[in-house]
Amino acid sequence: MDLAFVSSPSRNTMKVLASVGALSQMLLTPGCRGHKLLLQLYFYTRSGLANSRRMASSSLDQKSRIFAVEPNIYSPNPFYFTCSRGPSAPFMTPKDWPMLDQGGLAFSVCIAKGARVKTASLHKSLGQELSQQLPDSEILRLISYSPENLPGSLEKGFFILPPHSCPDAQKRLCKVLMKYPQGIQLCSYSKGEEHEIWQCLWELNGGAKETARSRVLRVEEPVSSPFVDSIKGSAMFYSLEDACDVLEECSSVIPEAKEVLASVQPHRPLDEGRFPVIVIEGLDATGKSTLTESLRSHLNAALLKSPPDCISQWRTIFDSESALIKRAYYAIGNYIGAAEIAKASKTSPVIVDRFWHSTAAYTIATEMGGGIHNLPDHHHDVYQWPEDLLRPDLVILLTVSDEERIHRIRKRGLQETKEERELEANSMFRQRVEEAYKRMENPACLIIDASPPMAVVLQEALALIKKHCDI
Ligand SMILES: Nc1ncnc2c1ncn2[C@@H]1O[C@H](COP(=O)(O)OP(=O)(O)O)[C@@H](O)[C@H]1O
Ligand SMILES: Nc1ccn([C@@H]2O[C@H](COP(=O)(O)OP(=O)(O)O)[C@@H](O)[C@H]2O)c(=O)n1
Repeated sequence: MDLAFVSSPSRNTMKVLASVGALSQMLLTPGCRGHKLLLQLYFYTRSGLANSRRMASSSLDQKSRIFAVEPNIYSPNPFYFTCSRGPSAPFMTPKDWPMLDQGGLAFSVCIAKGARVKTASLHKSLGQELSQQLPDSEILRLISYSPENLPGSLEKGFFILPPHSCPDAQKRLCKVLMKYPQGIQLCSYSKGEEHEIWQCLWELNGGAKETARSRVLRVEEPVSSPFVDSIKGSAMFYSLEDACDVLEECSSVIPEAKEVLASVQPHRPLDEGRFPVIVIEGLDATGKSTLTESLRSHLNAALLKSPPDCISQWRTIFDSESALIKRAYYAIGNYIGAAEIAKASKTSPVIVDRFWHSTAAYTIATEMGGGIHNLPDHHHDVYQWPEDLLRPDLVILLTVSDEERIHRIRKRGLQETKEERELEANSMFRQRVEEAYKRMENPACLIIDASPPMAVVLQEALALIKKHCDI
């Protein structure tokens, strides 16, 4: 008997039951008969009826919401579903979710909208804990929203697919969620007798109790991706002010945020010099450091990088934070770097190793799953340069084949960043980063194939600079 198929126990049944402590003891006994019924009874006992009002409203709200799951091994595109009773929407079947076909269960966990820094941190820590506690399950990103007000109603969460060989996944999942008593919504999904899929909504309030059960309906992919709306509100920053707001909000828990904010140049717009600013972009080990160093000496230029030296000592701290805080750090790093660039451009050409395009391309590629067909369309506003950020005169993107890049990383023998390890393991991610780079606009990247020997790459870069800049 699956958790999802157990009907709610009556109050009389509950009276017969012994203490919660005794129940939990039985729960932890593997192979215990009626284990799942007990699991439910246990949750029921602990949760009580205190929040019945809230339950009713959350289940109503639940029914009108759309859920979107990121692309995965079963589905190359995000898949969308709802539980409202639209007249024409077809039911979902295990054909749509083959993982449920053998009587398996899936789960969705949504985090209610709250203060954005707190919600983002909760999302990150919950994601980490789920991966640790359910190492064999596939944990996918999920968003849920109301179709009438997508940005305002957007909630993030996870879609969890435990393997069939993991019958206690639900118990482990509930154990994790019990630690987060507020603002977490759990649903389970299972196949019904007529090949339909059922969603059960669970009340989590010191325990878990089934509160509503509905058939799952398929929803067509919307024209505008809710995943893009989601990154715009949670990891992409198109103004200094917006990024600073996030670091201000988290500065009471991350003291280094204050240090970063203190490095922001207060006077804007910046007073730029007459010399050109040339940015070199590309994946790790495409030859950026090698080329920027050669350009520096050939052009007698200043060489800068983003994030700039004055804040790079705190990089590892921000790298370990939620996407919201991490990307706010890198976004602000670009603005701090811009002040240094503007100053340096008064006396010489300026070469910059990574700038805004890195921040944007990696964010888009990290937050959007699947193949490059899932990226926002060409000319989408996510690819536009922030209005208030110094605009370089030329951006060169270095590209090399996957094999050559990995060969260079190994030869270099330096420590790879976590993202770079992911790049190696996940060529789809690498393709998304590179494609996002190529879609950037105003300024767009000019591409150089950096596979030939260093001297050839340098000559090509010098030719481009001569053509596009006043040097
Ligand atoms: N054109 C090239 N041909 C062969 N090897 C190169 C070339 N450019 C750079 N390398 C080597 O590849 C490695 C990565 O280059 P690097 O400049 O550090 O890349 P990035 O700064 O993009 O991470 C280094 O060992 C470097 O010597
Ligand atoms: N301006 C920048 C620079 C780096 N970054 C982030 O930093 C990572 C690249 O760092 P890295 O240490 O591999 O860079 P390099 O070693 O290539 O200079 C990217 O994955 C981005 O997430 C950014 O977001 N914005």
